[in-house]
Amino acid sequence: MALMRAIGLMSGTSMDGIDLAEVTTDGDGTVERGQSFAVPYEAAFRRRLEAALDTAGSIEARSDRPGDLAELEREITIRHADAVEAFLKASGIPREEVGVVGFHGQTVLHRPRLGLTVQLGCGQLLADRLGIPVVYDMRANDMAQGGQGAPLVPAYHRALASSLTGAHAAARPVAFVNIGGISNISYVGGDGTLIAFDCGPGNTLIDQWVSRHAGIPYDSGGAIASEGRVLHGLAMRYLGLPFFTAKERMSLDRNDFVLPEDGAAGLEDGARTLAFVTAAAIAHAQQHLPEKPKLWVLCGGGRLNQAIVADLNVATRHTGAVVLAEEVGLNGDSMEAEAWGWLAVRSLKGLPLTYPGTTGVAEPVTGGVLRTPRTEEGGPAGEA
Ligand SMILES: Nc1ncnc2c1ncn2[C@@H]1O[C@H](COP(=O)(O)OP(=O)(O)OP(=O)(O)O)[C@@H](O)[C@H]1O
Ligand SMILES: CC(=O)N[C@H]1[C@@H]2OC[C@@H](O2)[C@@H](O)[C@@H]1O[C@H](C)C(=O)O
Repeated sequence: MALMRAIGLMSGTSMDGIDLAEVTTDGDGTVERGQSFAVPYEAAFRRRLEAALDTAGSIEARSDRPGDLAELEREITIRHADAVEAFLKASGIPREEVGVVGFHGQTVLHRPRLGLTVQLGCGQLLADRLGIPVVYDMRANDMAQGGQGAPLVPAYHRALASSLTGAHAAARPVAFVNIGGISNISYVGGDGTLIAFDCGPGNTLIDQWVSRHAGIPYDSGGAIASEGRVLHGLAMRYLGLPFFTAKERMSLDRNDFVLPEDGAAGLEDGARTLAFVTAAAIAHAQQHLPEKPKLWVLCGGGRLNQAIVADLNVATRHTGAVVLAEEVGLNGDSMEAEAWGWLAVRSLKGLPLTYPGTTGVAEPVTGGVLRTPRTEEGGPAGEA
C-alpha cells in the first residue's frame, strides 16, 4: 500500500490532555514521523474525568453510559475535534491530505478479567466534525478474542526499533518503557521477538500524591522527590502486591493502585517513595523477559522525573543503559499519539494490532472500527 498520512490522538490515563501527532506510513515498517501538538486539559475538566472513573465503576456492558458519561463522551469527542482543528492550523497540514485519524478516547474502565474495556469517545461524531475518516475503539476486538486489550503501542515500538540513532542504537534486546499514568514495557529481541505488558504504576500515584498534599498536578522534574527519602516499608506495600508476585501478567486499570493514606509519609518522602516504586516496578519487569535489556528507551511524561530515572539507572546499571527517547532520535511525548496514527493505518490494511506476546491473544488480532464522515444523505455533519 502506498503511504498514508495519519493523525493519531491520545488522551492517556494521566488525564492531562490530548497528544496529537502526524505520521506518514504504510502501517508497517515505513514510518515517517511528522509534527506533533498537545492540548492540555484545564484542572476542572481533569477533575470531571477523574470523577468519571467512579461513575464508570457501575458499567456492566461496554455500551452503558451511566450518570453524565454520555454527555462527557460527547464533550471529550468535541474537544478532540477542536484539538485536531488547532493542530491542522498550527502545522499547516492540509485536511484533505489526512487519510485517517486514529482516536484512542478516554479509558474510564479496564477490567480484563471481565473482558470489559471502555474508552469514551464517539468515532462517528469525530469523523463528521472533521470530515476525515476515523478509526477508533482499537482495544475491543483484542479483548473479544481473549486478549488483555492493552498494551497496543508495542507493535509500533518494534517498528521504531530499527530506526534508532545514537551511540546505543544497535543494542539488543531493547526495551521501550512508556511511563504515563501506568507504565508499560515493550521488549524487542535481536531476532525481533516482541514481548510487552503493563509493568506497574507510572505517574498516577505520584500525581495524586502531590495534588492532594501540595495542590499541584505533578512533581515537575522530580523536584519534590529529590528532597525526600525512600520509605522502604511503604514501598514494599506496593511491591508485595499480587500484581507483582503473580506469574501471569495482567493489564492495569488506573484504579488498581491506591494512594497511601494521609499519615503514611510527608510530602517529599511520599513523592520519593512512589518514584522508587515506579522504577522498581519497571526493573521488576525483567523477571518476565527472556534476557535483560541492553538498552532502555524511556518515553512518556515520567521520563522527566529525575528520581524515577536515577532509580532505574541504579537497578539496571550492570546490564543495560537507560536513555530518554530523544537521545535515540525519537519523541518521548508524542510516541503514543504517533502509534495511534500508525495503528489506524494498520487497521485500514487489516493487519494485526496485537500479538500473543503483547496482549496474550492466541493468534495475532486485527482491530479498530472505521467511521467515515456522513454525507448529506447519511445525516448532517456535526450531529452525533
Ligand atoms: N516535567 C515533568 N516532570 C515530571 N513528570 C512529568 C513532567 N511532565 C509530565 N510529567 C508526568 O507525565 C504525566 C503525563 O504523561 P503521559 O502524557 O505520557 O501520560 P498518559 O499518556 O496520559 O498516560 P498513559 O501512557 O498511562 O496512558 C503527567 O501526569 C506527569 O505525571
Ligand atoms: C486500558 C488502557 O487505556 N491502558 C493504557 C494505560 O496507559 C498505559 C498502559 O495502561 C497501557 O496498557 C495502555 O495504553 C497504551 C497507550 C497502550 O495501549 O500501549
